[in-house]
Amino acid sequence: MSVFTTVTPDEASAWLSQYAIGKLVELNGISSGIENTNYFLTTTHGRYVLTLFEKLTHAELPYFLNLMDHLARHGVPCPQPVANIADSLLASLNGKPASIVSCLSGQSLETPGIAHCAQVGETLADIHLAGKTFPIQRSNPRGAAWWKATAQQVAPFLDAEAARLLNDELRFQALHRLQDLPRGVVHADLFRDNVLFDGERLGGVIDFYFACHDVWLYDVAIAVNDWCVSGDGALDEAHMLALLGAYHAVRPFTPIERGAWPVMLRAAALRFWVSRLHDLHFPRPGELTHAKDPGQFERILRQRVAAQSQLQRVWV
Ligand SMILES: Nc1ncnc2c1ncn2[C@@H]1O[C@H](COP(=O)(O)OP(=O)(O)OP(=O)(O)O)[C@@H](O)[C@H]1O
Ligand SMILES: N[C@@H](CCO)C(=O)O
Repeated sequence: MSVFTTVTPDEASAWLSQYAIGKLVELNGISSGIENTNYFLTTTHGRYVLTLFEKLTHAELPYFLNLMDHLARHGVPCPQPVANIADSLLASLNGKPASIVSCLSGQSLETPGIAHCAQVGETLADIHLAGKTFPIQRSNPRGAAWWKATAQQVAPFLDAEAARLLNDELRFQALHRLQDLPRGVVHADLFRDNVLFDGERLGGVIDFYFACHDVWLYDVAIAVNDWCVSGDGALDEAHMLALLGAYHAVRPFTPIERGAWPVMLRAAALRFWVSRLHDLHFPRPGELTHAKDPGQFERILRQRVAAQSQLQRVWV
């Protein structure tokens, strides 16, 4: 249940006087999501999502809200933050930083098809291109330095085989830091639960709270590792080619990106294996136990290591 901070209809009504979006009609808590408190908020002007941020601070949030504002202005289907009458995208409600964003249509998919993967690839390329003029840069808090430090914390919980895989991959990635790859704004968490589909049409991308400035191809690899896999973590080639092909049609991959593809898939698998291990073994105090299975990304990493040379050949 992801209403960590309760907002009553009376509190929401009073708070809405800071906005020019009409009067409260309905307020419904959203049960999915594990980071923030989210409500569907219906007013006399329309339907919105109200978020109370449980961990991100007033200092951190302008990056994300301004980024969504920037992308939405460029036509990317993502939540459009609503400014209040003081012209701020960020306010406070019940002691938490809070914002209102537009409500997108659709539901997330568990088993996407080829056409869905293509739309994800196209939209990810749109995000990368539209992000080129975003003036703020945020370094990746889950980058290589974080993997290394966090791997040391989680290693004692691993059996010998998994510990060896983790060590080997950290060493491999350290030897393959590809500084010349094109970079810019990345979503950095474009999993299936962060894309809404309205029937067959992509309704929007949500949850930009890991967004940062990093390698674009890494962002593509994160998406492929979640959208284009079968149960054992192996890549579904048709899904992958659909995603890559649609991305490439909007922002063509460079030769150096083609060469870096297998390394990026491994890096993206390592990042989520480590973060899931960390969330499992070091839950934050008071956190609900929603830890996702680290084993899935251990399997994905093993698959990508085994398929390294074959992946070099699979390309759009
Ligand atoms: N702008 C939006 N439009 C429509 N639905 C939204 C929007 N934002 C969030 N939702 C709905 O709320 C749910 C929870 O949102 P979200 O995934 O951002 O949760 P969270 O707790 O903030 O993050 P996390 O995914 O990390 O748990 C989504 O699955 C989606 O159904
Ligand atoms: N998408 C991440 C969760 C953090 O948003 C995962 O599946 O591990």
